[in-house]
Amino acid sequence: MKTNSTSIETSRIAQPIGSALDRFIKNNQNQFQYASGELSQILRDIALASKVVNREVNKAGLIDIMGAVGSTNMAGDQQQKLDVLANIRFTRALAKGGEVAALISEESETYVDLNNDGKYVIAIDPLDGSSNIDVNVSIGTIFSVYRRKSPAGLPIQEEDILQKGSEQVAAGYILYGSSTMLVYTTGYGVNGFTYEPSLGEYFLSHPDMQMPDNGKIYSINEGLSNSFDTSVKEYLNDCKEKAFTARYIGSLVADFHRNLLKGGIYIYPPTAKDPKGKLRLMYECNALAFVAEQAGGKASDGRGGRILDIQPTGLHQRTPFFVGSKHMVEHAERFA
Ligand SMILES: O=P(O)(O)OC[C@H]1O[C@](O)(COP(=O)(O)O)[C@@H](O)[C@@H]1O
Ligand SMILES: [Mg+2]
Ligand SMILES: [Mg+2]
Repeated sequence: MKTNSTSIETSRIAQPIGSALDRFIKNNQNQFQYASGELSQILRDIALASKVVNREVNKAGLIDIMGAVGSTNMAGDQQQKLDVLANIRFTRALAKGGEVAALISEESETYVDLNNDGKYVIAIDPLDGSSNIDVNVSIGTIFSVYRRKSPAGLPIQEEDILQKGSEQVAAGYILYGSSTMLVYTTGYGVNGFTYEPSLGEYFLSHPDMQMPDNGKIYSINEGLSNSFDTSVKEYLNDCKEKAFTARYIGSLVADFHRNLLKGGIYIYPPTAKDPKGKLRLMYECNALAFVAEQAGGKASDGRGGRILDIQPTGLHQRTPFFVGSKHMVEHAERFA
């Protein structure tokens, strides 16, 4: 298995810009240790469900999917109609394929059994950036793919569900922005695909994405700064002394994507409201940490703890999240 390290240069298969996602998946399938087409099918199913969600996101103002449904999820957040709808779309697509044994979702208290014969476990944030749905600001979907540890056919075990991020075999996100993009890794670098609605297909637009080692953008909700640790406050002062640019969309996927392209750091530190940070390890941080590392960036808890090495103990556990350009994350950690 290719670990989450940089010894992958030799195995990247160059693909011309404009390659259709389907072809790209097929051409790269043999890189994967368990190459039998199942992981490829899972990536296709995620892409398919994202096209349906994209269609609904694009006309959100016209159809009755704005606003809350009146229930709350595990995080105590008001569930938005689009949260629930996206959760249904991805669950259905992944259940139909047959490759997925269980699904962990932000919108479900416990994991959902899909197919006992499935060899994979998926963790998903069906709709990220829910507070931005009704105001037409970029939102996303985040996903992680794991191979189950217990033999297929048996009921799913805890060891299949609570896996470290370093065990991911694939991860990525969909960004529903001015254009819709799918960005993912299978441990062989990061590639980005742009959706062409009139053809109903994703095409390779950002091959072999590399996160700049350094940047001048910091993303953090400064409105909460009164309850930040001194170390975070000092790091922010350092950014301001250097006249860095503050950018915060409030959708993790969108803030992460900008920093992936331009260089920068996104921080969600411990706060009075969320002493362990707000973001969830299993379906937000692990996936973006894998993508960041595969693109040459870094992801930690702000104190030198690698996100991908955290052993999960709960489906909805939170962690402080410092992710972005390698030198910026390392510099932020020095203040801790
Ligand atoms: O409003 P805050 O506290 O800054 O939090 C914003 C963060 O919360 C999130 O919206 C949490 O994700 P969900 O929308 O999936 O719950 C992130 O996308 C975003 O970065
Ligand atoms: Mg989220
Ligand atoms: Mg969400």
